[in-house]
Amino acid sequence: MATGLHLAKPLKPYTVSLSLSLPQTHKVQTPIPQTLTITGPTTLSGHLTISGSKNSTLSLLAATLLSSNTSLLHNVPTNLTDTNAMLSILRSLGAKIEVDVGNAQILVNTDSVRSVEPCLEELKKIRGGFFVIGPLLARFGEAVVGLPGGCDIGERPVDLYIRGLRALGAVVEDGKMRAHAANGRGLVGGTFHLDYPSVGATETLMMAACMADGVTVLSNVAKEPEVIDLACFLNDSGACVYGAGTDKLLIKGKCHLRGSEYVVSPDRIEAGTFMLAAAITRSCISISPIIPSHLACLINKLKIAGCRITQFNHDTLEVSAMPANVGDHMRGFDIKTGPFPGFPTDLQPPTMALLTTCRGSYIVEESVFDKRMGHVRELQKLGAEIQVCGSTALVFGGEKGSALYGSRLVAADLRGGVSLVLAGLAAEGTTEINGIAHIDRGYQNLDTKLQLLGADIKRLIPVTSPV
Ligand SMILES: CC(=O)N[C@H]1[C@@H](OP(=O)(O)OP(=O)(O)OC[C@H]2O[C@@H](n3ccc(=O)[nH]c3=O)[C@H](O)[C@@H]2O)O[C@H](CO)[C@@H](O)[C@@H]1O
Ligand SMILES: C=C(OP(=O)(O)O)C(=O)O
Repeated sequence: MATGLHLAKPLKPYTVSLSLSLPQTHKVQTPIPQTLTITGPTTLSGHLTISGSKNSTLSLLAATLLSSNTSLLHNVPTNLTDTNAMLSILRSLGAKIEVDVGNAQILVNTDSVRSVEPCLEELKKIRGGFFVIGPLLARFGEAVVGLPGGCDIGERPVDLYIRGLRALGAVVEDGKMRAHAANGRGLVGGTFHLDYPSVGATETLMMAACMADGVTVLSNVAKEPEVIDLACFLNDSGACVYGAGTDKLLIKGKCHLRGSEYVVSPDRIEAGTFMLAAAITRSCISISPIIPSHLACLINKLKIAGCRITQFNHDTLEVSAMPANVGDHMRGFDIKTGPFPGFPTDLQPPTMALLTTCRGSYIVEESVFDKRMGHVRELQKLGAEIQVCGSTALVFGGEKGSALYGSRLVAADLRGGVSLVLAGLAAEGTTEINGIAHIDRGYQNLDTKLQLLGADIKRLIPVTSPV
């Protein structure tokens, strides 16, 4: 747990600079390609423990950079490649990190952070790596970062981050961003209206504003639960962030923040994916811990499909899609993704997998990312009837829902990949999914968890000859 306060000495107290392309020398190992095989159709049963949120974890880890103390995070999904990429980014800056896998805890000591240039190779792997620009600028007055990676699901510019940071005193010159604070003392409070409620830009600007001089007002910000998680962690660390969960944030800058101890919220996307797994296999499972309000949109849709959803205590849901509840031929529903509290874009691909098995025709409209339909081609290989027009898909289930048959598939992104796993659970025969490194970015022990629920799913790890 954090002890005492002490202020990091800025490396360059009067200048903030950021380069969007710098050579890096860190070596990164290429993962050995693995395969999942699923034999279906499967019926799932039992109880599943949901891990901590991947997306919250990434921004909370970035936020540890704001202080020069120790932060302790609980309920961390430590077995995700995205978490590990973020830890590599923090280590490349000089942070000391202890991971307790058994207790799902990560201790981060940022006192020894001296570098403001995170490993570019790691940064290129994940979208969340870019978030460090906010705390680095705020604490050290300087950050040198490359453009981030993340799922290939369309244009993912960083213009809102840059324009927002400019509103806090940053200036871009010749591919480098150089900020001169009006009062000569680092970032300054300002006002900024986001044209779109970007989650990452909101989180990055929130972190930057926490240590800017004066008050910052950010409007049209993201209201996602992960934004609230971050604001709670920042406030526990001594920041003054008001309004998280609404569309306006007011942030009073502080000279320094301390470390904090924080429990990461349950992963609503993992929880939603397992609810959809129960639905597509016409099964009954329970999941906990979850925060039901985070999943209200999906719960309402599944109820339309006839699923019986029962809440126990404050954090447990039972999802029953047994034929007794949904009938022999389950009906589906239309979805249009949108910023929270709208239908989560990250649940669009697994929801589409479910809809292929439902009786009738349904519209899936993706309004957050412009190319998040990569899974359609693979679902079609299983026998699903889907037509895509731009960012809208029409799913034709006919009288009984499509009959899916096992096939060889390739996951091209994280949620698209998991949609193939769900479809494989429902398909007749064996489905082989390659490219599962994408799935391992965001689903902790997916195959083991599905095995515990009764699925016939195996991970094939090729034997490599010693070098
Ligand atoms: C690591 C992380 O937390 N990832 C999540 C985060 O991604 P991420 O933070 O990247 O998602 P955003 O909310 O920023 O993106 C939403 C839309 O805004 C656009 N945009 C974004 C920034 C910008 O500067 N300019 C701009 O135009 C994007 O192109 C996209 O069309 O929120 C998404 C939307 O809920 C989720 O799918 C991701 O799982
Ligand atoms: C799109 C996602 O992640 P990222 O933003 O890290 O690419 C996701 O989690 O579905």
